[in-house]
Amino acid sequence: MSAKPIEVVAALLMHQDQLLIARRHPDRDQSGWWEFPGGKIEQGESHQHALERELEEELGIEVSVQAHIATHTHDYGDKVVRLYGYCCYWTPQNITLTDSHDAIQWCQPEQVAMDGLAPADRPLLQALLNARV
Ligand SMILES: Nc1nc2c([nH]c(=O)n2[C@H]2C[C@H](O)[C@@H](COP(=O)(O)OP(=O)(O)OP(=O)(O)O)O2)c(=O)[nH]1
Repeated sequence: MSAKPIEVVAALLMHQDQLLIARRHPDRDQSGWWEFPGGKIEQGESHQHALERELEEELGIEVSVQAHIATHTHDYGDKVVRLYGYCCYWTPQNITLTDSHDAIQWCQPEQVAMDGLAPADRPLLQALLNARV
């Protein structure tokens, strides 16, 4: 692993035992993968603030950032991503898709298809599943 990792926060947003996943928009890097909504941490920004900002920008929702679930560093070959996953809650609100995602889905965590998830996200889902047993 040579390149400096891109620091990214991701929300494992739970509601009534369902987990939100979102599909990366066709116009973005890594399009078509399902992921946890979030994005790059800006210089000097806290993880909590970055997550709150990204979820507002990408989906138009306010979330409450809770426990850190796991951090995983993944080498995609052309870039290295360090993904910090946090459990988040919300009170249900309208989700507005922007140019970040073209679909969302609520699923039982056990039923999320690992091979459709962005590779960096799979250990985060596994950590969530382990924390629930
Ligand atoms: N948001 C997000 N990005 C992820 C996940 N898993 C994963 O490998 N990534 C990668 C994709 C991108 O290379 C990078 C995050 O970029 P991004 O495009 O979502 O972040 P951003 O919205 O702040 O950036 P930008 O569009 O302004 O460039 O991390 C994930 O679960 N959520």
